[in-house]
Amino acid sequence: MKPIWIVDDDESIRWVLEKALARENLATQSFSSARDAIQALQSGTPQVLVSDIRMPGASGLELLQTVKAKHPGIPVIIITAFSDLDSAVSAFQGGAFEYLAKPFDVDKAVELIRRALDESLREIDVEQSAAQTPEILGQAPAMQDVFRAIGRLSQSNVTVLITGESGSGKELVARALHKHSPRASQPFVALNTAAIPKDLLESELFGHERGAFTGAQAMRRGRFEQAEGGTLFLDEIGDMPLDLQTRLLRVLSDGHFYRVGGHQSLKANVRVIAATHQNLEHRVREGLFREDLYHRLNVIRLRLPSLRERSEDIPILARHFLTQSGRQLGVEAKRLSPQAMQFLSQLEFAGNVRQLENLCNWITVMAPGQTVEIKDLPQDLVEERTHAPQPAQTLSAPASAAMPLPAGSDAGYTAAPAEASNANWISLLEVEAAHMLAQEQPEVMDILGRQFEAALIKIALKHTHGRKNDAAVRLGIGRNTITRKIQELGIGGAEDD
Ligand SMILES: Nc1ncnc2c1ncn2[C@@H]1O[C@H](COP(=O)(O)OP(=O)(O)OP(=O)(O)O)[C@@H](O)[C@H]1O
Repeated sequence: MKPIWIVDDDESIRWVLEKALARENLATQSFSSARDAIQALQSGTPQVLVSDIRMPGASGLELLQTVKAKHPGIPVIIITAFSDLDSAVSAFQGGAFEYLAKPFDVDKAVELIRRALDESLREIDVEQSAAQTPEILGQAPAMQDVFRAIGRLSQSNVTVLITGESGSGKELVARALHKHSPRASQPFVALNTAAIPKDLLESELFGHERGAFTGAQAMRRGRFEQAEGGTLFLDEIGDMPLDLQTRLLRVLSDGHFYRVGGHQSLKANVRVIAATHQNLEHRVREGLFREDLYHRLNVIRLRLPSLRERSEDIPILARHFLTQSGRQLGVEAKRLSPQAMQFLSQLEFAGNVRQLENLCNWITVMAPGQTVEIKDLPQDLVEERTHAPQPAQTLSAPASAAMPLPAGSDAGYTAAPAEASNANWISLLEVEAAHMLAQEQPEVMDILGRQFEAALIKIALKHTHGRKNDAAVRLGIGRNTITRKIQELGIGGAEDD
C-alpha cells in the first residue's frame, strides 16, 4: 500500500498525524507546502492525501485540483479552520472526500483517514477485478468442463465452493466468476483465512468499532463491507476457526452481521465464493468444520483438476508463462526443445500450475541459451525424475471435473500432493533479485541458492504458522524435501501437521 501524504505548513499537525498513523501501522510521507506535494506527484502518488487548506504559496485547494485532475481515485481530506464554512464548501465542490475542522480530535482524524483508505482500496479492487484478471488457459476436457461451469454460474448469485489442490487455479477461477457476473463493476475482495492470525480474523472479516479491543483506535470496515455489491473470496475456508464459522454461517443465512464491538446490524450484499484444498467432508467428520456451514457453502461445487490430471495442458501453459516472464524481465521468451517439453509433460507437479509458473520463471533467468534442453532444467528436477519409479506414478483421481457434483460428494478429490521436484519454486521477484545480484557479483551464485531456500522456507512457515506440510504445499515441494531442507539449513520453528 502506498503512504498517506500529510501536507501542512504547521509542523505540530504533521507530527501529531504522523505519530497517530504510525500507531496504526500506516506509513506516511509529509510535506510542508502544497508546492512540494505537487512536485512529488510527478514521481509517485499517495493512497490518501490529507492537506491543510491555507498555506503560504499554493493552497490546499490548488493541490486538490491537481490531484483530482490526474488521479481522481485518490481520496483527499482537507483541513480547514473551525469556522471556515466557505472553504469546506469549496473543498467538497473540488471533489474532496471529507473535511476536517481545526482543532480536531486526533482519533476522529485517524478514523476519517481509515475510511478514506478503505474507499481507495475498494477502488483498486474494482479496477483489478474488471481489467486485470489473468486469462485461464486450458484445452484438456476437464478444463473445458470448468469453463462451461464458469459460464453457467457467472450470471447467478449462488455461493460456490471451489475445491482443488494448492496452486491449481482456484483464485483465478473465483476472479473469473466475478468478472463475468453482473457484479463485475463492484469490488472483488479476497481473504486467505489461513494467512491471518486467528485473533485478527474476526475483525478482518466483519470490521470493528472504535475501542472494540485494545489497539482499536478507530472504526474499521471489514472485508464484508469492502466487498459490498461485489464478491468476497474466502480462500482456505477449511482452516477457519469454529467460532468464526458460526458467525459466517449467520451472515450467509440471514445476510446481516455486526462489526466487532458494534450493536448496529449491517446488511451484507455480497456473493461469497469459498475455496479449499482440504477435504471438507473429513474436516466435518473430525469435528473441525461445521456441518451446516458445509452444506451452506456446498450448494455448487466446482472441482479444479490437478495439473497431473491435465498434462496435455502443460505445453500451452509453459509457453504462456515463458512469454510472460520474458516480457516482465524485458528479455526474449525462451523455448523448450521437444524433448524438454515432453519431459515436463511427464512431471507430477505437486504444486500444480503455480509450480509450473515458477519453473518457467526460473528457466527464463537461469537456463543458458534460447532453446532449453533437459540438461538445462533445474538439477533436482532432473535427478528426482531420473530416480522416480518408471513408469510415472499412477494417478488415482479420475480426469472428469467440475460441476455440479452432487452436494456432499467430493468424488475424485485428490488429497495431499505426492513428493515432487523442488528446485523450481522461486518466485519471479526472488529470481529477479537473484539475477540482479548474480550479474553484479557472480561469486554469490554459489551461496545464493541456500540463502534463498532458507529465506523462502521461513516465509512459507510464517504464513502457515509453522505448519511444515502446509508450507511444503505452498512452496510446491514435497514433504520429505521440506523436512530435509529444514534440517540441512538449520531452520527452527517448524512443526509437523
Ligand atoms: N489455467 C490457468 N491458466 C493460466 N494461469 C493459471 C491457471 N491456473 C493457475 N494459473 C496461475 O497459477 C498461479 C496459482 O493459481 P491460484 O493462485 O489461482 O491457485 P490456488 O488454487 O488459488 O492456490 P492456493 O490453494 O495456494 O491458494 C497463479 O499465478 C495463476 O494465475
